[in-house]
Amino acid sequence: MTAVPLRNIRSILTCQRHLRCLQQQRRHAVTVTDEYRPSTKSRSSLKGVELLRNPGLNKGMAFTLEERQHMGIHGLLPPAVLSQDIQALRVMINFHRMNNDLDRYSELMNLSERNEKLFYRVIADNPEELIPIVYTPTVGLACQKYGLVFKRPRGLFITIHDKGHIYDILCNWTEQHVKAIVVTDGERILGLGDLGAFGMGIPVGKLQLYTAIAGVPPQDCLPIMLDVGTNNEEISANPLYIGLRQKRVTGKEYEEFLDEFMEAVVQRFGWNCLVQFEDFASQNAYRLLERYQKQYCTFNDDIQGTAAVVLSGLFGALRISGKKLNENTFLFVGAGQAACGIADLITHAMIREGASEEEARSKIWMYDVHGLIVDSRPQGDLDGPKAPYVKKGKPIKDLTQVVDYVKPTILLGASGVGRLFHEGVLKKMADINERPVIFALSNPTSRAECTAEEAYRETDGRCIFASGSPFKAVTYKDKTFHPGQGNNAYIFPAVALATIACAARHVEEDMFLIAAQKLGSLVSQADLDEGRVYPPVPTIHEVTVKIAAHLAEHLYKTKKAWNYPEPENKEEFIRMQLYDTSYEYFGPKTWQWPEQHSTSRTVPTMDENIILDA
Ligand SMILES: NC(=O)C1=CN([C@@H]2O[C@H](COP(=O)(O)OP(=O)(O)OC[C@H]3O[C@@H](n4cnc5c(N)ncnc54)[C@H](OP(=O)(O)O)[C@@H]3O)[C@@H](O)[C@H]2O)C=CC1
Ligand SMILES: CC(=O)C(=O)O
Ligand SMILES: [Mg+2]
Repeated sequence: MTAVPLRNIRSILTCQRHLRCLQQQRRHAVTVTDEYRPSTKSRSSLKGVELLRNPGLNKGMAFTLEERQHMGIHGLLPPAVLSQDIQALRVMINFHRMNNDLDRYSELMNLSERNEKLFYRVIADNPEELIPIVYTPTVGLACQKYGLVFKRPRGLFITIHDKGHIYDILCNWTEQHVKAIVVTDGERILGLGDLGAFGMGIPVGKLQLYTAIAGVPPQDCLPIMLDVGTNNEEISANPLYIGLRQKRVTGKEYEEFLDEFMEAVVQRFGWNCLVQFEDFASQNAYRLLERYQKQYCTFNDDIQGTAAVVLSGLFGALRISGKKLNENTFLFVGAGQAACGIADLITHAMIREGASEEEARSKIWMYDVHGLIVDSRPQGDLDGPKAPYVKKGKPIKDLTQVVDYVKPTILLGASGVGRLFHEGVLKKMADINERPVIFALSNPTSRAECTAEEAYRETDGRCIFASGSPFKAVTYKDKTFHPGQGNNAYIFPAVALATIACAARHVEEDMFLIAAQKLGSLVSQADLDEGRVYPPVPTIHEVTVKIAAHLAEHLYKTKKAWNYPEPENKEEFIRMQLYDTSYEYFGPKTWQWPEQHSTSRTVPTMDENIILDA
């Protein structure tokens, strides 16, 4: 018997699996998949009640009489025809009638499962109010209560027991043209720790922002939970827990599982399917980034996206303080992936300003669970990403004393521990700085190192403040401050949009510095005068498009874009790809769009009392 080379066996198996996969898709899903695409030219072959059950196509009572007759849904809806404007108004009235944010979250998720366009339309119209529901802080609460909130899967759950079959599972996803995946293993969900499979709320929420903020069509996005178990005993004892009830798998088996996942993504969706790593624990996050960064189209949002958004906020803060980056001393409270990612990008930016690497690193101090990171301290790991920031000096545990010793001009919290910046710390920052810069980056709100109100009050209104989760405006001594939101949501949707639009092969480090600079340039003097070092949240969609266009310029200039021919006007090119929340027309072909169905996003001007009084 002649030996068949291993390579050939692998390729035969792969072909067989691929064939099986295609057959499966043909049997089960191909009609839905094909018709689910957003093109305004496409006409659905789904008819009757199936059309109403498809969230990507359903427009509820907005189907016109002609459409209802043409699509076989006449009589399945009440006779009135409502415009999307009225539907959006109804959603918001109901939203305001609810008593708590968890119910609001559930209601919005239900809407996204009924009528996707309406869901994204209301977020686009009300970003300041709704982003904190689908994203931080409420998404954190939703993850903690995911057993209650969970109604139906909105992505893939791949467990460690699926090792060896990940490709087959990816084939079970009916959409064939996935362009972006957000993946988590649920080990560090915001500052809430290991939530296991309950962490699925995070990839879902991040990808909803891909669409709501960056206009990436929802059918191009796939949330994935890699369930390797959980070490959170409380969660796994919860009768409503949705994941594997076992300890986390680590080591070689974990590594092989992740390797297989990345290979399967490429095999199933192509080499330029973007994979965003989200909320992995620090020890895995860094290692996986280093391992995959050059091989795949991937980035780690907690390390790289966060670094960019914080650097950008610092550019804004420096416009107020009038200092250069390397004229500052930085103290990080929390020395994990977010802090080290930010510190590395600040170092990179200081080197670009002319500092040596040694000089740049010398300005950055870190403080972790064991206290100030110095070489003489008895306990705590000093290796890994913290290593370049270890200082010579005496070990100090008390944070107020640390601030007194280091004398930072900029204090950044990325510890996941609420209220570490207590009165003593904040007052000390105010004692040593005319304009102390204080960023409380931890999420959700309960984990913020201080509130906006505390920061302004304890520094006598002199601090420049930003936070990871949103805080309302604060009035202190007759002046109203509008704290900026230093959240990677200003970066990852733009990076993803540019990468996808340009078909870039990799997400390279320089994209984050460029994105940070562009975001910083979009902060107006009026924003700074109000105390805001980020553009206001209602402008986040426009800001994202501008950053993405700027990144597209860079990708084409550096020959990293593979979408040819090169478009002349990059902003127009980006805008042409954006998801449109206006409804598709399903009537007879000769019919024309009436004027009022314009594709622009307009906020309804109608008085909501008309509906409430009716
Ligand atoms: N605003 C934004 O856009 C983002 C915010 N974040 C937030 O940042 C926080 C941290 O995330 P991440 O870096 O990924 O988490 P990690 O687990 O990687 O890091 C946490 C760090 O905080 C330290 N720490 C824990 N407890 C204390 C304490 N009591 N005092 C001082 N330091 C402490 C840890 O110390 P040790 O190293 O000794 O364990 C570790 O260095 C989270 O709340 C997350 O939500 C993250 C990404 C983006
Ligand atoms: C914002 C974010 O990515 C985090 O808190 O983990
Ligand atoms: Mg995160």
